[in-house]
Amino acid sequence: MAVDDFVMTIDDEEVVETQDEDTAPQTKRKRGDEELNPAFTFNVGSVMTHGNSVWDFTAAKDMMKKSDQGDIDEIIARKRKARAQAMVKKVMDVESDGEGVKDMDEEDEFYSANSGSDEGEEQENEDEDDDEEVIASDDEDLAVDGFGGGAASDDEEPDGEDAEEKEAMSDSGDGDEDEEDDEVDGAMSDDQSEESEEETELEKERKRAYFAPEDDQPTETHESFASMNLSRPILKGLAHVGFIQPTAIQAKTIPLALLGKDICGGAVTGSGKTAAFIVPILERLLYRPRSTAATRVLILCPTRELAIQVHSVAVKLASFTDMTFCLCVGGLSLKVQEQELKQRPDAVIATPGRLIDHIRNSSGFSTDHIEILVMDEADRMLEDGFADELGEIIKNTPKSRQTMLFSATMTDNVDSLIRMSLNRPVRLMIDKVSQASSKLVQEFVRIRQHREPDRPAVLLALVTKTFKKRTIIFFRSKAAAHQMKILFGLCGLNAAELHGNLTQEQRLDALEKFRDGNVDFLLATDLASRGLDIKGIETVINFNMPQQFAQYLHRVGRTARAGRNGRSVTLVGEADRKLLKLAVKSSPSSQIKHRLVPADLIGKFRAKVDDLTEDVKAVLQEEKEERALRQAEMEVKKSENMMEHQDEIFSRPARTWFQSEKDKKKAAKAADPSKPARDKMSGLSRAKRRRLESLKDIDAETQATQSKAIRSAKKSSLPAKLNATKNSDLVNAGLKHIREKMEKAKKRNKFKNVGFKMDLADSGKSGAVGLASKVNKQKKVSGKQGKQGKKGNKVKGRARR
Ligand SMILES: Nc1ncnc2c1ncn2[C@@H]1O[C@H](COP(=O)(O)OP(=O)(O)OP(=O)(O)O)[C@@H](O)[C@H]1O
Repeated sequence: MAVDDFVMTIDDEEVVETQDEDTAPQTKRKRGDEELNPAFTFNVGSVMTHGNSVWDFTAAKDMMKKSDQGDIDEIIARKRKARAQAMVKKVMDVESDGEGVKDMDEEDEFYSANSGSDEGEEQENEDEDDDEEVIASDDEDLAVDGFGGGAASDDEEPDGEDAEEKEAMSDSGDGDEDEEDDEVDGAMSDDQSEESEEETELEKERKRAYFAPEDDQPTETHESFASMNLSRPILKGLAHVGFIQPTAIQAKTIPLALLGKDICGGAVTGSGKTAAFIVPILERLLYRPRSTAATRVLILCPTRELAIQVHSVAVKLASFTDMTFCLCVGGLSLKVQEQELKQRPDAVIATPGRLIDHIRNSSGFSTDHIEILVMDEADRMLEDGFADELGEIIKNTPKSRQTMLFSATMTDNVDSLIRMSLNRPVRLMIDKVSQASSKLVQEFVRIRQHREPDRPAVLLALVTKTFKKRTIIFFRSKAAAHQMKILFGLCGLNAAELHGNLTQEQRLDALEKFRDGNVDFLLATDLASRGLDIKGIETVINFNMPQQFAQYLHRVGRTARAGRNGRSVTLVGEADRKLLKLAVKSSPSSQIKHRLVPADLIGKFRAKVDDLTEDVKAVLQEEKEERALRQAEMEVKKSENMMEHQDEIFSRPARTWFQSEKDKKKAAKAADPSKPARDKMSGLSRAKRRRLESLKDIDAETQATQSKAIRSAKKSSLPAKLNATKNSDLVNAGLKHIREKMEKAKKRNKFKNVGFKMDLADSGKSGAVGLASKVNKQKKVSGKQGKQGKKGNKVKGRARR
């Protein structure tokens, strides 16, 4: 492979030295302080003395159910151990044969280099020297290759080459998440293509008519919060979190928001938009009538983690007031949220799906008294995935409310905004739309078409040699992030993963580990791309270029926040050139760099990746089997619970659900307009309808998880596969355990009152299937016995979707 296959770095040596230096982190922190942009208005010093973060997970943890989700790190550790043992054995065999010793030594070196041993350190230092050499010879390569920043000229760029579909975002369980499909293709968003075109006169005219005139905005400038006429408790709250001077967006937003104006606010990532809307909200709430408790403020965020962060910031800023807040996000206890909502907290911070659930199903909660509605990351919320949910929420809030929208990539497209029914909003665009932080250095690594399979090797080279800590790495899919987590683990790299295939507990745990420096890398999907404020992230790596430029800006905006320095490294394929061009155009050339990963280094890591491929597969398989067992066990528990408490469960009013996008599409497809749909439940009593509806939900969920478990159990018991014996033993042991539990339950006569349909699985087959048939038989028996509900039982679980 030629060196120019991976083009790199016109890094000035100082920067690379900083990145590679393992020496005293204190020195580095000090240097970071000195490098703060003098033009930036933050009082960074005071923020830094405040501690690790303005926000934490306290509220979310209080609402979290603990569950056993298995531990991928344990499986990886087992695999590493097995590998190390196999290697030792091989070395011993080879030594006794007296051949091939050289190769084994090399392999040993790699594993020790990544496990932090003394030899490893030596190895790392050697490799740093390699890097320096590459940098010195780099400029020449760039000139030859002509790739990247300045070189990606229009001439080279066949237009329309990258026409792909808009990024597909799928709903998670609660329909409130910024989740991504496992396979997504993407293209430039409409907004991006518009960017290059001149705004038409008509559009300008529409904007003039839609937004409040610019001269309506106060001209007064505020150097400090103290000059903003804020009340004492609010000023104390600001001082408490170390905010003394307002940032530009805060200085502009707060006075206008206090006047009750609708606002569309945009400012670069990390510029303090959260406090820009929270401070005026708190100030206004201080003067709320105390005689009647009501929820007056609603803040919507596209992801759970972001809502948790905003909630935490609000609580901290309101430390010296009596205001109450409720966090309503998916993945956390509905019951706790219901209880809190009953108390009518002053402000609710929510993800849309969970909020709609509460509007529909939580008695005593309503949005009738909402006076202020805020949408954080508003451009994301206005996208298709959230549009209907938003419509539903807006329909449920009073028209007289004040509405504020914020994002680093805030749209001022009138058509998008119209559905928010804003009242002559003020447009506050602090920075040029679609630009990255001025403290961010953006690097690009070229991946040629035929080198696409080398992406993992390039990434391993980057994180092993240069970006060794405080690095967040973005992937397009959950599966890719997860596989890389395994590969990192097998290489001894300390990483946590964050994506929608994890439980909420696992997601927060990953964030916490990364925030506290217990892991060096966070492997994430776009779930983590917007809004998250984790102090001290040094580098953002894009394993793939995201599909939209806005998404790119949000991802790289996780670093270089609040006036600090940061670096992004993006692996750019041939299809990503358009976005690369946008990135280059939108930032000064001093912020754009090329990074070369030397071909021999990539070769070395490619060999490692190839070598570990089978192990990655084996870990995935083992994980799948363990999950299947856990699910089967969970289903049994759930069924026991349902049987024990059925009367009480069915006496409750059924929850109603807001259709997800997927449901809607399905329904539209299935609907035949010439034939009115037959209502299977017509003519039934209300109680019967409810009961049937609940059963439908339970059946669908039970069958889905159970058939997954069965498929997996069946697969594992197939003979003649690698690890077959061990894995099927594992599954059988698990199933035996479940069977024993079922037997015990039978003995306790728990199935006596089964009076509803609860198919665990098809009957007459082995493993989990046999278990299912036992349950079915039992059901028939108990059906004959008739219905003798146990009344007054304490309910442990509820039928929820
Ligand atoms: N007035 C201030 N003085 C000092 N630090 C501040 C001030 N306002 C905000 N910060 C800090 O700046 C950082 C970024 O703030 P915030 O998360 O609100 O940015 P943002 O503009 O919402 O970013 P994003 O677009 O990524 O969501 C936070 O760590 C916050 O604590």
